Amino acid sequence: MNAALKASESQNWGPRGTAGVSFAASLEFDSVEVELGGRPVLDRFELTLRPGEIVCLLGESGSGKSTALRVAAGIQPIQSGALRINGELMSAAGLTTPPNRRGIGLMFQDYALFPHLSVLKNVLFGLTNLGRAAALEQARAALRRVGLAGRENDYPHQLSGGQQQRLALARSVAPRPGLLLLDEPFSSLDARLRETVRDETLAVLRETNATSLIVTHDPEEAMIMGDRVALLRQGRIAQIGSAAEIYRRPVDLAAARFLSPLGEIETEVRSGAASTPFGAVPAPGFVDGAPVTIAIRPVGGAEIRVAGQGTPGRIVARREAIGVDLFEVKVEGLEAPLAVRQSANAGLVPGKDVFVSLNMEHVLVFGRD
Ligand SMILES: Nc1ncnc2c1ncn2[C@@H]1O[C@H](COP(=O)(O)OP(=O)(O)OP(=O)(O)O)[C@@H](O)[C@H]1O
Repeated sequence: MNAALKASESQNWGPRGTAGVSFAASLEFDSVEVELGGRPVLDRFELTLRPGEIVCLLGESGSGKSTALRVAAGIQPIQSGALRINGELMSAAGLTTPPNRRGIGLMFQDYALFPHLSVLKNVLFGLTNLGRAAALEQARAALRRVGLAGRENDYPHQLSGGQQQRLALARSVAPRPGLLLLDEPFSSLDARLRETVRDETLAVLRETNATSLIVTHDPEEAMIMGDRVALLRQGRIAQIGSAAEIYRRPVDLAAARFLSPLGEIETEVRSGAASTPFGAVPAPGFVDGAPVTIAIRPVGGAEIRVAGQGTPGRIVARREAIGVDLFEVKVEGLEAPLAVRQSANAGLVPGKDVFVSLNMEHVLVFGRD
């Protein structure tokens, strides 16, 4: 897709504030267990969404994110536990209320549009319990909101990828469901388009007020979209909290590594501080001799300067990005070069001797077994 087309994609969403409003539902996973191929995929899974809340399920491939979403949708039966929507039992052992009786909107990665139905008919499909006139009005309002009003009679294959995403969004919100379930809704879009579509989709979700559960493997996407982010690991929630909470205080080193790359130093604690080539790093709460890993985030964790204070080092590599370069700095006492992301600066070139200082706000300390 060329740049002009991309720019036009970002401009032709409908006016903000015009999406129909839903009565937000609560969603509760109560000790849900799912076994697939003889293996537990959801393991006493617990999660509650308050009405109107947007929660992102984040995790490695295979951690069970899509399975959790499919349970909420009524596509995946459960072996034990309970799933409730607005307090009403929807799934339990031997019970799976079908998707069309759950009051939910669904949006999948591949959009699952009906290829043989026009754009308008794709949206009308979910509105069969309204009268013809009301259904048409609601479908057209949803299409206007996503900027597809002029494409009613086209077919999905005549739309660009971004437009197909918008059609899928219109179709899922048009019936004004109390709960929206979105599985990797942006992963088919290229990077630049994804940002605009994500922001517009978030605006639509906020306007509808529907409770939303979004599956993603992209930490940045989860942090931008979620009121809360739930980090899944092997079918259980390893951590849940606001983006700031899980970023600032990841529950363990694995969680921190998932959220951003890290420079890691293995060391020990002495008198409440861990010694590193950069000096002592405060390690409150650790006993003397405790083995710890100091994790330094490339963004904000360390700063390099050509003059001034800090630990001496040498730039061994620089990769130029847009405005922010990625430096690798060799420091005596460190096994691997330290990665630092910092504003581009003509003086910072490979071979240059520099001074490195840490910013403790972006340095984390984790105990090691
Ligand atoms: N029908 C099935 N039979 C056997 N195993 C399955 C089946 N469906 C999923 N699994 C397994 O369950 C685990 C969780 O799958 P799930 O799709 O929920 O993970 P995910 O976190 O959404 O991953 P991804 O991001 O790759 O989609 C995976 O290990 C997968 O191989």
